[in-house]
Amino acid sequence: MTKTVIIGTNHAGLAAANAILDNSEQEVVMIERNENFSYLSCGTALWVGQQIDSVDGLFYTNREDFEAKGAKVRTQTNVDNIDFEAKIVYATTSQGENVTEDYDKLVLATGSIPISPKVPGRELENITFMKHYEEGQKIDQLFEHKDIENVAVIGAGYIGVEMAEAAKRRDKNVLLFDALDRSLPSYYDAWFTDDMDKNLANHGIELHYGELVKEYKGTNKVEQIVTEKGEYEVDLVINAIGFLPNNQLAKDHLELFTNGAYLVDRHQQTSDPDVYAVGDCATVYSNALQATTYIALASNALRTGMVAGENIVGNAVESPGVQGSNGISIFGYHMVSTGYSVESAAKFDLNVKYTDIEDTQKPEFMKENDNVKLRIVYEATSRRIVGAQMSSTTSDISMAIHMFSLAIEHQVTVDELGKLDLFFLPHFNQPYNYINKAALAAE
Ligand SMILES: Cc1cc2nc3c(=O)[nH]c(=O)nc-3n(C[C@H](O)[C@H](O)[C@H](O)COP(=O)(O)OP(=O)(O)OC[C@H]3O[C@@H](n4cnc5c(N)ncnc54)[C@H](O)[C@@H]3O)c2cc1C
Ligand SMILES: NC(=O)C1=CN([C@@H]2O[C@H](COP(=O)(O)OP(=O)(O)OC[C@H]3O[C@@H](n4cnc5c(N)ncnc54)[C@H](O)[C@@H]3O)[C@@H](O)[C@H]2O)C=CC1
Repeated sequence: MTKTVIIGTNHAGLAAANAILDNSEQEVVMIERNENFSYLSCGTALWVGQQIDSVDGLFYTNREDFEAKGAKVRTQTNVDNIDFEAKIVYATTSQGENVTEDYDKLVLATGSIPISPKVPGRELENITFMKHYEEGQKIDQLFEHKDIENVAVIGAGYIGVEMAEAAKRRDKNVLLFDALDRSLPSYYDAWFTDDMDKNLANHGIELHYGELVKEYKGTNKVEQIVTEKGEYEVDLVINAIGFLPNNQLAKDHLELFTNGAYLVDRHQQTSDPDVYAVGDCATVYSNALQATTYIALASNALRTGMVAGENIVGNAVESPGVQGSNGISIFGYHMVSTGYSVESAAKFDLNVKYTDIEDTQKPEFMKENDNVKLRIVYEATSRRIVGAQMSSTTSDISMAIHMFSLAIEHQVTVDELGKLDLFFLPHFNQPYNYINKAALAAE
């Protein structure tokens, strides 16, 4: 019987385990260095910002669920080394016991590691990342302290903006830094982030964009941060300047992508046919780019885990690829995007055009109504859609971005959306939907 060892049991590893256990009688061993698994870090800001009552709901499964399906689960066990020739995994438990597991198939689901700004003073206390549950706990506890008044968040990407909101909701003075000149620069064009930045500033968050941190100062705990533009008193620093794939175990054995992620095909198979890689440690196939790339998202982790698991049990399933669809909701202002923005498309040498619309969600006669902004990004020559961004105070826009995700996957052109059948009911939208209108206006 095939024996699969899965290293890392967060979203990607769990999805792979489920796919194998639900579709076969195969032997599965799951190895995880943490005590808990399935932590939805996506809910951290809601938890520490006290928008939800408890952290408990952020764990969606536990070891017993997998043991009940027949898996052997080893938590608090760190994999130190893999012998890819002999097909043996070497690990150490938190008690210092050495354990080995042989395998027929191996799934690497070791995720990602937050990038550390390489500046002096980074070892001081009260400087943290926000990735694991334990870091969320630490931040939550520090927010309770009255003497933690000034919180600096470094990086105005997804984690940074969400944590800035959470800190503000806990009545802290919040300073948000980014090397670039606006928030969320990887996901949205300035037409959208200008509104988000106004939203953040209106809620009292101090924005320090285009400002690189040069040093953290303090005796034991961090007390100041120094940038090229000034020096600021801080009691807590949250670093959120992006992730790198965690490739420690197999970087010398497997083919890697430019950023170090394990290079996989559309079966999630690496350059070693018995080794699969899933989630944040692996590449994905981008339908917008029509090429392999790297996008760290829980949604990608789940899907890539499923694909690997199904292939291991013998169903030759191909990944449909991804669009990197994502969303953010800050102080009631929602933004969603899929594929590439105009600015990010340029970085990947995609020659694009775009069409914009700003409209109300529903007909003007409706009493409750919201403004909606939409940008559709399409390839200049083929006119296939390669991205869309939307923002509004209504969360109703989220379903529209799913449609754009499908459109990108299936290479729909912008012109095909002009007369697309989108239903009309005043409670939801206008007789001629803003998606149709934007598409018809495309040059
Ligand atoms: C604060 C925050 C908010 C986020 N919000 C969203 C969101 O809203 N939407 C979204 O789609 N994504 C979000 N993400 C990204 C998402 O959490 C990641 O893409 C996702 O966790 C990737 O899952 P993974 O299983 O591939 O890797 P990880 O979650 O990184 O898990 C890897 C696991 O491998 C284990 N491991 C690593 N090395 C070893 C070893 N040598 N031995 C044993 N175990 C090992 C680790 O302990 C870990 O449990 C967020 C991330 C953060 C930090
Ligand atoms: N809602 C969602 O879908 C969420 C997704 N995630 C995912 O988790 C991953 C990690 O998130 P983030 O860490 O927020 O990464 P990110 O890539 O979203 O943002 C990093 C930010 O840091 C900035 N930066 C880089 N180096 C810097 C430096 N030296 N000094 C100051 N700023 C610097 C960048 O300009 C960028 O704005 C991402 O892949 C993200 O998509 C995280 C949270 C929520």
